[in-house]
Amino acid sequence: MKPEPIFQGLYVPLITPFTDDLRLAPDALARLADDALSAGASGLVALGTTAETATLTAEERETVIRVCSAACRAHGAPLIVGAGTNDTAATITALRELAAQGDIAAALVPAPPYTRPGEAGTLAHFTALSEHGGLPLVVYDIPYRTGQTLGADTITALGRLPGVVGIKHATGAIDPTTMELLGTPLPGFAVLGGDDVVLSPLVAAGAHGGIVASANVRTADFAEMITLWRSGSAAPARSLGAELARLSAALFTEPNPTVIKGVLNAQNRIPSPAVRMPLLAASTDAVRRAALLAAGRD
Ligand SMILES: O=C(O)C1=N[C@H](C(=O)O)C[C@H](O)C1
Repeated sequence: MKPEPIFQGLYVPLITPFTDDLRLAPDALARLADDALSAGASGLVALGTTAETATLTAEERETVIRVCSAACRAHGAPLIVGAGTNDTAATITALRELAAQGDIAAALVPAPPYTRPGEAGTLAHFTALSEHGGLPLVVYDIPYRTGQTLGADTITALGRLPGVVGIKHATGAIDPTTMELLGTPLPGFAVLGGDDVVLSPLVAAGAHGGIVASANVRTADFAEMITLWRSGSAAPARSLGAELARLSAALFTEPNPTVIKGVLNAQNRIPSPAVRMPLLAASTDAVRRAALLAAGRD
């Protein structure tokens, strides 16, 4: 039987800072990584959707992993790395390469995007990754990006695979499948919220923590909100959760991570709000509204 879930608390999927001319800014990334862990994050996620991974070169992806890994090592914190495509064999190769680095705690792997292989195909995909990838897996359930929904029975079957240690639950709702998942916890299987605006009620209902892009800003408050719920302090957790949900809603008014980068740039934490196409920089209005909430003002 698997032990307690190894992933609990807040994991920050870091943005990838660029310069105005769209070059990677590794020093700014190193500062963000250190800030997040110093502010109480349990660990980091490199190369999530929030990192604009689709537009990074192989060399840039290596740099991002190296920078995040150094920060995690310095703080004794786990690093989760985003990986996975709609090609099972290629995903196994990518996982083995990550596993060979020796300091990556797990890979965050979406249900195969775009192909829509069905739930049986998705289970077969993760079974193969679990058997041959060589790295613990966090299943990324995000049907609005992948096109593949997963029911409670499939999630339970995934959670029973020996190499699967958790799920990032980002289905856009707290629905009957969510409640089934949280009502019958699997040993050693972490449920981590991935829909920023509903993170607070999800943790209130029993999730172990979250992987939320909004926590690139107000990291300490997101970490505290999770701790408050998990230690049974409902009243302050509810109030902080409502405040952070307003912030998340503002950060997601335009495609992620454009507003977050705008806010971090306004706070002088990254050199530029620039994003790579097909993303376009966030509007001034969206950034202004979110920046006020990021500073703790409505
Ligand atoms: O990169 C991530 O991890 C996240 N990506 C989601 C998305 O952009 O859809 C949002 C979530 O907060 C974390």
